[in-house]
Amino acid sequence: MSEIIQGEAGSFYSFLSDGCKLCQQGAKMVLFITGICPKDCFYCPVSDERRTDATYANERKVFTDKDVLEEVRQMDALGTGITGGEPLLKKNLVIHYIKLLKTEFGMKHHIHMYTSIAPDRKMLNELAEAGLDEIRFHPAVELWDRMDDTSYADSITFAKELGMEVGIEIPSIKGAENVALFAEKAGCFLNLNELEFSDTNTDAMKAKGYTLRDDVSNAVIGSEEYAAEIAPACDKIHFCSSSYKDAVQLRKRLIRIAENTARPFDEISEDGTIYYGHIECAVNEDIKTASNELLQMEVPPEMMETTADGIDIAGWILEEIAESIRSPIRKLYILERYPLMDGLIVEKIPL
Ligand SMILES: C[S@@+](CC[C@H](N)C(=O)[O-])C[C@H]1O[C@@H](n2cnc3c(N)ncnc32)[C@H](O)[C@@H]1O
Ligand code: SF4
Repeated sequence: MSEIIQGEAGSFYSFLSDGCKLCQQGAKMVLFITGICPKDCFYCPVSDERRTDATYANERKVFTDKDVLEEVRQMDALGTGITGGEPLLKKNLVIHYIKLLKTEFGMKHHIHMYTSIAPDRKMLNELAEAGLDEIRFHPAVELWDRMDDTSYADSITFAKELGMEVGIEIPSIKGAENVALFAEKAGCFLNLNELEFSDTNTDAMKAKGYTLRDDVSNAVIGSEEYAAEIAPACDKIHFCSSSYKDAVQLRKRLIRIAENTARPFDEISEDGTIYYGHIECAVNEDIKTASNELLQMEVPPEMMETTADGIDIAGWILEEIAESIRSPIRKLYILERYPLMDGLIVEKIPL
């Protein structure tokens, strides 16, 4: 049995796929192909808003290839995770995006994909030829106690023969012990996700007797302990905790985006949000006047930027010169904002 290593925020592993390693750095873009899925997992976390046939790159709804490429560049992604719904309902679109990403960012741009179906050799061959590096199967819970009788064993063998890294990824709940034995026999890795409540699965999860671990997380009581119990059955195992996903991955992705998009005067916080000062001008003509005043005070031009309603400026400079620039038609703030396009303002502190 391989050694189990304790990761951050309750996660643990004896094996991490390349896809997981990049995800842990916050360096994977999430490409959500379609929200449509033929399965009906009681724990399905896909939101009502996403259950349509639309594609998203991270949080951005995409309409063109350019939108997808922009999102990769914005976070300087080193790879992409293809998900859904069931991405293979749109097999041609999946192949199109794999080829696009590999052409644009090189073969080193790592691509993994989740699927709940067991594709045949022909489909796997098309995916491998397009450049798919890693595939993670998610069999329906009803099949977990008879995995040997399903077509997943063949899909796993074919995918391995085609040179892909192959795994199974399921939530950590009762029955997963059978899948751990199957993964071990099939020679693939097993990712167990800590079971989480979401807006769309609450009723079904409560009906099955699952309860929240505490009021600060969405994780279910017992899911983590259960993963620890079955870990010895499988040589290549990874338990991904709910708080790891929220606290670590998301924060690292935000920091990555912030570092890649911050203006010279934006300060990046430990949470990946950005801080800067803002002079809000009630009268449009005052923006020019305020800008001239700042230049006269020898504020370097790269330390400020005019916006639709005023001027963004380094927070520390605005704090220093607040009294000199203050006027009845101006409001001065320090803003904290998510580093995303039109990022949400987290806090607006008046000066
Ligand atoms: C959300 S699915 C998306 C891709 C695809 N629909 C699938 O199911 O494989 C990706 C992974 O999330 C995990 N998952 C699904 N529901 C979950 C839940 N409520 N809590 C934690 N993990 C969950 C499963 O292990 C699944 O492999
Ligand atoms: S396979 Fe994935 S998207 Fe489909 S119902 Fe299950 S969890 Fe939801």
